[in-house]
Amino acid sequence: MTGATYQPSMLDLTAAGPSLSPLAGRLRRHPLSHGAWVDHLPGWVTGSDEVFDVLLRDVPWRAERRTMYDAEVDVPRLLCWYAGHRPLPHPLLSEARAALTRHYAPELGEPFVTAGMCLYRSGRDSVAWHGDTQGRSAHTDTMVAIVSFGSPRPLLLRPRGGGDSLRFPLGHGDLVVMGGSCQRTWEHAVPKTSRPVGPRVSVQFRPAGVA
Ligand SMILES: O=C(O)CCC(=O)C(=O)O
Ligand SMILES: [Fe+2]
Repeated sequence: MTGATYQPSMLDLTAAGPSLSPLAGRLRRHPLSHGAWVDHLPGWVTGSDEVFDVLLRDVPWRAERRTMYDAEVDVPRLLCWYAGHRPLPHPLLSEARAALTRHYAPELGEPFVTAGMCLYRSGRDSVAWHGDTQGRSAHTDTMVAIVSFGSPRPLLLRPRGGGDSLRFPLGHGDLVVMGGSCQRTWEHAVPKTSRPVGPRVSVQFRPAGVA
């Protein structure tokens, strides 16, 4: 190959890989009560198949057990936590984190740092009603940005004091951002379903000290 000049081929052009669309002007904000809000952008990532395949294959997914009233039970999803210094499994995810940090900088005032990942293997996997209230999110406004890959599942939100729940469909390549007081004044869940659904991976970006 010495002396050969590099010529892009058709193959290179079609193998451009996954990409992100712009955020500005395309995110739709849903103001909720008590200073909470949700931003939603379906189809943020294009070419998500490749990212999804890499996530399924390369993330060291772990089953966890949790104590619930005296009994040890399986957490109904697989998990993996990426601290800020740990390389993410696909470069698109690093791009996504940087794009979110740039877009939200004026409002958030700090970068998105960690990436929590969940694998819902089927409709039997779920996350129960909760707020991400470990750390600073227990008492201050913050943001949690979720990028979803694979089979669509709905993210439900309801106010802590009681009230109707909202439903955001999260499909392949979609973005949802929970902001303001959302983690402490509202709860969110991904319910089980008896419908036949394939696997879904959720990637949650959070600022340092928020979980
Ligand atoms: O599946 C999701 O996108 C939500 C996950 C979630 O709420 C969490 O891990 O705190
Ligand atoms: Fe959560």
